[in-house]
This record gives sequence, C-alpha cells and structure tokens, in this order.
Amino acid sequence: METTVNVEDPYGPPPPSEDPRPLSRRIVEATLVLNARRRFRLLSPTLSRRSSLNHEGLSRNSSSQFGSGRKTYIAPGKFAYRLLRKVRDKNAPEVTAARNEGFPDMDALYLAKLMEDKNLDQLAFLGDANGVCRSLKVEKMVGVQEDDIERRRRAFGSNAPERKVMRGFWSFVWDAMHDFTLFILAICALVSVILGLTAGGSNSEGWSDGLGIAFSIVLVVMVTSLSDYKQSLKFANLEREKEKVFVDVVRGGKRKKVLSAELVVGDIVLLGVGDQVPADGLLLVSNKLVVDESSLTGESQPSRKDARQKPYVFSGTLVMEGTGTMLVAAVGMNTVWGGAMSLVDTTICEQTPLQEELDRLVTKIGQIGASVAVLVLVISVVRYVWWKQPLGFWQWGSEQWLDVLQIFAVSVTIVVVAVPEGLPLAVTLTLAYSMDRMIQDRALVRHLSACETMGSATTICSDKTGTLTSNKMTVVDAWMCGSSCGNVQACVQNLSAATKDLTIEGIAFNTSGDVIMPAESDAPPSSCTVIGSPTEAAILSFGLDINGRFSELKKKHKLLAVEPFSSEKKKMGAAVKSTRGDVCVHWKGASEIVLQMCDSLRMLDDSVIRLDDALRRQIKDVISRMTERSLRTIGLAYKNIDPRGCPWDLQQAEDMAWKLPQDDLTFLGVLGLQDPPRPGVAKAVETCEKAGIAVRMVTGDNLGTARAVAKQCGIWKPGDLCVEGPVFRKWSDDQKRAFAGDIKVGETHFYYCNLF
Ligand SMILES: Nc1ncnc2c1ncn2[C@@H]1O[C@H](COP(=O)(O)OP(=O)(O)OP(=O)(O)O)[C@@H](O)[C@H]1O
Ligand SMILES: [Ca+2]
Repeated sequence: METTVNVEDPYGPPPPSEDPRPLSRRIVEATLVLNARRRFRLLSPTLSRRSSLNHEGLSRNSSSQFGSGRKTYIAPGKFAYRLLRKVRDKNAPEVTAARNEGFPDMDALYLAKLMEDKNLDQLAFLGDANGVCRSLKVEKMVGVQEDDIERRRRAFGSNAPERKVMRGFWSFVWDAMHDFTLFILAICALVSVILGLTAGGSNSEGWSDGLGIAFSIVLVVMVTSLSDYKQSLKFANLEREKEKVFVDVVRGGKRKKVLSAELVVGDIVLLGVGDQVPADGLLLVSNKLVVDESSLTGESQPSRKDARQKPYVFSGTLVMEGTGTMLVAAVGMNTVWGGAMSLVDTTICEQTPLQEELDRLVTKIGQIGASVAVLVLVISVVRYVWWKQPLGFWQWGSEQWLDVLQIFAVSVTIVVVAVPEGLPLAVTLTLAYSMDRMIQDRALVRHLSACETMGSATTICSDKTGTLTSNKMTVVDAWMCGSSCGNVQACVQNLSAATKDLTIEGIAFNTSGDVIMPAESDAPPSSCTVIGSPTEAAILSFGLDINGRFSELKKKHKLLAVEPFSSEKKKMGAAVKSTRGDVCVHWKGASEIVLQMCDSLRMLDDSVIRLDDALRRQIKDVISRMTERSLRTIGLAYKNIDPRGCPWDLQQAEDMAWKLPQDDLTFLGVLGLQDPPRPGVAKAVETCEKAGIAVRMVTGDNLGTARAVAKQCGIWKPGDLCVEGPVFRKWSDDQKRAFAGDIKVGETHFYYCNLF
C-alpha cells in the first residue's frame, strides 16, 4: 500500500494546468470581470496587516510582545534585519521577560531563531536538546510542574492562537458593495433618476425605473452582508471549538492530556501517528518518526526525523509514522507556522462555477449593451445636430439641451435593460435561502457559494472509524490459544498463568497508548485511565480486564526496541526484556497480516504446535466469523529471541537501526473489537442516495469488517463491489474506469484518484 501518491500514476491527481489564455487577454478579462475584488483575494498577504506589523511596537502586553516580535522575524528583508538586531539586544522585551522570570540563558526570540535556522552546530553548542532542557529548567522524564506554567507563559508567550478581531456588520456591507454588477446598476439608477426628474418632469416613468434598480441594489447588499455577518458570528464560535485539540504531555512526572493552546515552552509532548505537532520543538527521543511537512515547506515527500541528526519538528506538521518525544521550544506566534500565518490572510474565496458562468454572461451582456448604447447615442446625437436641429451648436437653448438629454436617457435605458439586474438578486436570494435551510439542519456554511458547490457533489467518500462509526471500541470477542470463547471473561478464565503474563506483557509494552494507575497500588482496574487511539484503548482495557498490573510490569521489564504502528503496515511490534534476562518480541496488528508472519500456534496448555494449512484455514474462519459481525480483528503474536545481539535500550536500537524479527512468530490469538455505527448514519446515507449522491466507504480495515459496517450503514448492498488496494492497483486503466463507479467499499490509499 502506498502512502504517497505516485506522480507517474495515471490515476494520481492531475498536474496543475497552465492557463492557456495569453497574458494580455487575462489582464483584460480580469479588469472587466465582475466581483474582481473577490477574485484576487486568494491567499494574498494582507497589506493592512503588513503595515500594522511595520508600525507595531514591541512593548505592549506580554503575550503580544512575542507575537509582534516574531512577526518581524519571519518577514523577509528589513524585518529579518530588525530581528537579528533584537536577538543581540540584551534589553529586548523578550529577553527581559525571560530574565525576569528566571531564564537568563534563553528567551523567546533566541529559541525562535534556533528553530527557524535548524542549525545543528548551534544546538551542539547548547549541549543538544538535553542542554536546552537544562537551560529551560525542565527534566526530560518529569516535564514542567503544574505550578510553573504561568511563569513560563509570561516568559516565553502562550500557544493560544491569536484571536482575530471580529469584523463588524458594516465591513460586510462594504464588502458586499464591491461588486461590479452592482456598480453599473448604481450608475444606471442614478442617471435614470436624474434624467427622469429633469427630462420627464411630472412623468414618473424615468425616476421610478431608477428607484426600482436602487431598491434591488440595497436588497442584494443587505441580504449578502446580513447572511455573511451571521455566518461569521457562528464561525467564530466554531473556531473556538476547533481550537480544543488535546495533546499528550508529561507534566509533573505524569502523562496527561492538555489543550494544545495551553502548552508552554519546556513542555514534554508525546507524538504519535496522526498527531498534528502542536508547537515548534526539539526531539528528545524518536522512534522511526516520519513527519509530513508539506503544509509548511510544500515538500510533498514526508521527512524522516531523529533526535540526533534532525531533531527539529515544527508546529502544524503531521506525524505520518513512528513516535517521538518533543521538547516544546517555541509556541504560538513564535513558531514558524504562527509567524507565517500572521502574514497571510487565510480567507480563500473562490467563485463557484455558477458564479463564474454568471459573471461571464453578465459581462458579455453588459459589453454588448454598452456598445449598442454608445452607438445609439453617437448616431442619435449626430443625427440631431446635423439634420434635425436648424440652430448652430452655440445658439442652443435649454430646449435643445433637454432634447440631447432625452437621447442620452434612451442610451442609458438600453444599458439598464441590457444588464440583467435581477440576476445577482435571484442568485443571492436562492443561495441565502439554501444556507438558512442548511443552518436549520445544523450545517454551517461560511460562504453563500459553498451551497452551490456542495449541491454539485455526486460522490461522498467517507472514512469509517469515527465518521460512520462512533469511534468507541471495546473487545467483545476473543480467540486465544486455539480456543474460541463467546465472551472475554470466559476466555480469560481458560488461559494459563504463563499465557496471561505473556499476553499482558505484549499489551502493556507493545502500545502507543498508556494506562494511568491511581497512586494506591491495590486500586481496582476500573479506576485506571486509559489513553490512546480507540483501538489501543480497547486493547489496553482488555489487558486490564485480564488483571494486568501494568505499573508492576513496567518496573520489572524493559523496553528494548519498538516498531511503531503505521496505517500502511497495519502492525506494530516491541521487544521486551524481562528481569530474568530473556527477550520477547511482541507483534500486534491486522489479524490476517499477523497470521502471515506466524509459523506456530500457542495452545491452552502452553505447548506450541506447528501451523499447518488446516489450522491456518481454521484461524481464517475464526477471523471471518468475527468480521462478519463487523468486528475489527487484531492478531497477537510473539517470539522469544536470543538476548545476545539485542540493543540495550531504545536509543541504541535507533542508532543500530535494529530491526525487530518479524517471521516465524508464534500466534497467540485474535481479538474482536466492536465499534458500533453512529446513530443516524443509515438515514443520512439514505438521504444522500435519494439526492443522487453515491456514498462510498474508504478504510484501512479488513475487507470483511468494512463490508459488514458498510452493510449496517446502508452503503453496501449485496451485489455492490468491495475492493482492496492491491487488487485495485492490478486492474488495467480501462477496468479502473469501468468499475470505479460501482465500488462501494475500498481501501484508503487508492481513492486519491479522480475517478468520480
Ligand atoms: N493500535 C493498533 N495496533 C495494531 N494494529 C492496529 C492498531 N490500530 C489499527 N490497527 C490495524 O491496522 C488497520 C488499519 O488501521 P488504521 O487505523 O490505519 O485504519 P483506517 O484506515 O484509519 O481505518 P478507518 O477507516 O476504520 O478509520 C486496522 O484495520 C487494524 O487491523
Ligand atoms: Ca481513520
């Protein structure tokens, strides 16, 4: 299974196409195009912000001090120069703040610069990440003490995202008025009112036309700005919700979850697959850590990190593989990401196909109308002056001028009639209406145009866990040592003490989660807190249920090496050394994959028998019986190895690039994890299908499990196609095109293609 999309793959995303129109043409169109302002809002640096950066002093309240200092830092040229000066300036507010709080060797600017430069010599000079730990007065294993957090926030700034100033209603009105169509209409309205009043006298025809147009303009502006304003209020709330991301940290010697906004410099953060790095930092420990930095650098290849050679990790990047422990060195606006974000306006506003089409149409009609009007004006005036009017131009009185005004009025009428003034109104009203309907359905839409874009969707590809299912897993079935048991407790009673110990050892060490034990040693397992992904949490709870005294075990045994979980390999492993000195390698993962790695099976009486074809088939049957009940199946296996040649500890394993043995394992058993579908999913799927939208499931889970869940959700019906990635990739291009539309369940990594 490939995680990165192959560029040469014909099913990969199409390369960005060059705009074929010549530049001059594009410029003309750009100037003519309606809503020109909106068009050019695409991620352009906001000038007002830039200038405010220029003027912003560095001596305001403490949190914004760092913000503004950092902004000047990441900006090119002049700003960078200013920062360099400030870094050396011992009286810069950042330096003073840190010194006052008892950090004489470190300050926010210095750390930000260290992170930005990724300079290894500089880091070596500081004594590596451990040296930085010392300067930041934090112990690697203990982390920051709870009562020390405020001080650090005062010294180095806060990780809370900068609150955007809420825009007022009138700024939305102002925005809504920047519309070329409305501009033309406004001129037309003005001219017709003036002409109506002067030329028409008591005749109300002229100015009533003008008033009508003016009324429609006011209506359009009000509807657009009101709904935009209402949305912005709702979105401000939503943003606040979105900021509630929890990260695993070690504080006061305990592992716990805190809000990413509450991180401070010096915090020890634990990173795992799928985590977004919450701040800039230095790796203290890493296990095959691979990070996707594309959001920051644009580099599409994930980058491998390690605590020695590439210890710099950055906020906003994504952990693709492996695990790591990071020391937070820069937070909030001092991070590279925070700094970059302060310089750009992230409001990306693209027009929808309908709006673009309308733009083109209105522009064309406007152009034709205007040319005809000018033509009529010129011909009529020439005709009037040359043929109809006996008097010379300089002898004209008010009567003649009024005649000319009449001619002008006719031309304006042509423009007014030609420009479809009802069009923007109709479109705006329709979109506002659908937006309101969506709000009633508790769907927030930020821009009116999104309604239309969503309305054109024909296929929804949905993730399984957490989207279609409730993301709460529990082990409800287990097959251990050749014996199937209806319920977990029964199974546990059957197991011998040695097998139980072996299983618990694997569960406790071969995990990316953790179990937090209460202080008193005889506390019941139910009072423990389990941390980790839903799969991990379910397995750890199962471990607790079979009487796992995790803390005792962790004291007696030592973790030598790990192979972190990746969605691609669908398995993870760990080598554990016991007090007796023997080393056991534990593996767990998708059951069919773990089974392939095994050549023997552990039995209830602790004997080990060879896995022949009949036995394998039997185990596969067990697995498919579980998957038919929509259970996620996790296989457990182990292998005792010779302690000679094993690494001492995790760091040595990483340095030696030691690989965990992964064949000729002994199969221990299969766990069946239940994750019930979310209530209401089946109905939602049905509604989509009725609306002509095909719903497909994309998952990394076992095909049988995926199919069973898809069936429960109403996505899969007998006869629909289910395909695994490897099978799909073997298809010819024609086959892919022909069958793609019929696939209802597929594996995660092939849906990058644009087949629908
Ligand atoms: N913590 C874990 N330890 C071992 N194996 C795991 C773990 N988590 C998942 N697996 C196995 O790896 C497979 C892929 O897991 P992953 O979490 O990547 O699935 P996914 O693609 O996100 O699926 P979904 O669509 O259900 O979210 C799972 O089917 C499971 O068998
Ligand atoms: Ca997932």
